[in-house]
Amino acid sequence: MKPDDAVSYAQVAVLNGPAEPLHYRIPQLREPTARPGVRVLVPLGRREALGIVVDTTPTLPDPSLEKGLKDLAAVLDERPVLPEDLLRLCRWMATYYLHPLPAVLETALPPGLTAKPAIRYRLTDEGRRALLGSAAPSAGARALEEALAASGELGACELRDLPRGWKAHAHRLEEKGWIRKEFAWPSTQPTQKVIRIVQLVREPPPERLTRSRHLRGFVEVLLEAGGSCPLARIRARVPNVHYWVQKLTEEGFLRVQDREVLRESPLAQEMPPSAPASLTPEQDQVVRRVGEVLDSGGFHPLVLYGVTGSGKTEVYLALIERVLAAGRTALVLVPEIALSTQLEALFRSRFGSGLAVWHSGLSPGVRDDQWKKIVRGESPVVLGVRSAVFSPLPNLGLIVVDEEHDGSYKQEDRLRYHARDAAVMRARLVGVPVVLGSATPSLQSIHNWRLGRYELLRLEKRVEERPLPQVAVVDMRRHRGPFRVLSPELQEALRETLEQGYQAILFLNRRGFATFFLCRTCGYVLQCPHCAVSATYHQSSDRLQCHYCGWEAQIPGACPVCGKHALIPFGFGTERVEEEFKRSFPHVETVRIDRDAVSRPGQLVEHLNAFRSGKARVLIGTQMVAKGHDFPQVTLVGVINADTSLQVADFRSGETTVQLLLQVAGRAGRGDAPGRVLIQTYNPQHHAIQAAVHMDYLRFCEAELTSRQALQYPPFTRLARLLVTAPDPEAAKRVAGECAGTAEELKEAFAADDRPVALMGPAPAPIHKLKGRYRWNLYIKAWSHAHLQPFLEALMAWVAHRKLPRTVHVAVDRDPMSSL
Ligand SMILES: Nc1ncnc2c1ncn2[C@@H]1O[C@H](COP(=O)(O)OP(=O)(O)OP(=O)(O)O)[C@@H](O)[C@H]1O
Ligand SMILES: [Zn+2]
Repeated sequence: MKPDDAVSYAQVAVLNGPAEPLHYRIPQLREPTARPGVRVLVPLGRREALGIVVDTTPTLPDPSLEKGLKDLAAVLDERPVLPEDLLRLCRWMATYYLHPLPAVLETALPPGLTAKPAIRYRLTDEGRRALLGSAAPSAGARALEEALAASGELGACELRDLPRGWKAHAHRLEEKGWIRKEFAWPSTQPTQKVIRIVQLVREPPPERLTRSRHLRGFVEVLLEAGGSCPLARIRARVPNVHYWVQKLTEEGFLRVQDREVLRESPLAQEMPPSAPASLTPEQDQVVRRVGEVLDSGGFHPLVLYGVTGSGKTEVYLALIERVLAAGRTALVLVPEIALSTQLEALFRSRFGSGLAVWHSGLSPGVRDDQWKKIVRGESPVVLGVRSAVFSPLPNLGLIVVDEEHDGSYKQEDRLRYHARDAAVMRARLVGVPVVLGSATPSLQSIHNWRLGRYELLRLEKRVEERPLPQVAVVDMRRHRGPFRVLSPELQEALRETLEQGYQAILFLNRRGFATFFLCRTCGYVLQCPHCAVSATYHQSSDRLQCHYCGWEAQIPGACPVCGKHALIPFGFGTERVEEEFKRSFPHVETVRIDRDAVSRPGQLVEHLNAFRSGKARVLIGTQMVAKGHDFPQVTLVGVINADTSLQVADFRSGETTVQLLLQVAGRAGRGDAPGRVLIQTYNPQHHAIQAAVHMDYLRFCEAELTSRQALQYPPFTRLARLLVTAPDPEAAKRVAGECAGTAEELKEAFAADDRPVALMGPAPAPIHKLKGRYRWNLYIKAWSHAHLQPFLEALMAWVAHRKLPRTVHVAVDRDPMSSL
């Protein structure tokens, strides 16, 4: 029976169900208890759905709910898959990002845990005896018993389409302990791996051992292994092993146990353990300070502002050691899978199997198992990308967000959350410190520091007195033709670097060969038919590709508009950079890292290793190579076109440009030889470019914050974007207009209440068509969260009430990072 008789009702967030949790009665069953965070099956209409218990209560909040209340159909977990602090985080996210709680929970859980299992029934021994000759009370009950009987000695049966009454009967049988429910997961659920361990309980008497050579062999293997080992190991040396296992078990000499083997990241190999570096005085000071914060306990946000190559990673590792020594766990977020794979080896060498990793490159099965490992407390350290913020670490002691400024932390579809902000909120909910590390902290974090909300810690020097690289600008307005890709200055620098035996990185934040195809006669630019963007030409496949939806096609022979044979490629991406480089340096081995060149994580590791080992001398890549990487032999970084991110019409384009440039520049000179950086640009005087040249990030931040304040942009205001999309352009426009009308009325009401809110738009989004849907933006600005939250809630309540056509979507993008 239930251990806690007071709990009788469960509030369940039903996956793919309504946005609000539903109430269910907790039946008195011999099965796992329904408590917050466990998965359940619930009746919903005529189907059975998977849900997560978000709360349990002894009474209903409103007694009138009792009528029509249904029972939970089954409780699926012995212990919560979502611990309490994560549930609270998910609730906060549902509110803050105005997203249905079930959808938030689905984002938080690994794919395998949100699949719905089928229920099977298995007769117990007692049930088998008792059911013989029983008089079933109804047709349904009879059918049930017949089906059970037909399921055979070991079989379990899945029941469907039985006459009415069978369910109630199954209930009764279950309460009596005559049948047991089992769950069969869909076949997509990767099968679990189990190894059989045999353990010697006591040694068989010596005279028996001398009698049988096989038995002796059997026992010897076990003794060599210290008393227990996997059965497979004995099987390799002793014939007829099953006979011995059965016999010895029966006689009480042996115990057999099945142990579940959790699947690991493909990179998880035994790494030779590595000792921590002895910290530099600066690092030591930071570790001490955070140590004090850890000791005094409680929520405490810190910004670790350390220049590139200052050894922030070593600081994180030292802090994690402290946290582990105190018996607690640590979560480390990185923005990209490329970084996670680089750090994985280092982390593994420090924490061994105590490390769990989390990123999209892992198969669903591995992710399920990493999750289990974390939930069970077997992995006190988690390293992962964005969604690792949901790692169910028990007893969390510290959160680290590396490269906290990075835009990849923001998810740009469905639940549009920012993992750094979610991490800060989680630290707050749990009451632990959070360290936001970066060589270029976000303006928001700098702002929070200036307001005294965050503590700032600095690492101003690179380790081992290494100098920061020298940065110079190449004014591309002077160059024509092929020099537009690799200027003579950059070619010369490459030549010098390679002659000296060092390595170089060429960075361009665009993949493909040509960024667009233009008709020289009529000016038409070939576009993706589903998105309002130009199609990129990829030479390797000799095809056009849309970088937004994946559409691909052959290049038409003639212009689809004027029919002339005058289509020519324009603009360039990494593929073209590689080709130009090969033209000038035909014998130098290169490796390219972008989403085309590395489609699987294994490839990414191969390419990174090819460069790290020195086999490849030049690395050409997109932002995947820009941050975090530590290649000591790189002394030259060439930025092919610094202007790509300046051209984006967004108030953050200056900030992101400086960050990107300083980050990629920071890859140079991390070893014994000093580094240098050449930035090719058509805007040499732009303040963002100048800030990168002078490596003066804080001064840039001061200037940028002053201008943001003047223009009343974030972080001085709170911004949200309402994104209306529909396959029909008119419908998108109309609904955007209606939303704006309602927002206008709300704004009046809020103003009367002294809660000012400003509206901008509606306007077609910069990419006004994406994946076949037309898009409109409406921006909402407020001067405080306390004003913006109720405004958005009221607006979305209106949207929900309005019952839009199914094809029209209205999404809220809170703290938008992209205006596209
Ligand atoms: N105390 C130390 N003694 C010697 N070497 C160190 C020490 N700390 C770090 N290093 C080395 O310095 C290099 C740079 O460190 P790391 O990659 O952590 O820099 P970072 O601050 O994360 O830079 P970025 O912001 O560019 O990622 C690494 O090769 C690391 O092994
Ligand atoms: Zn497209």
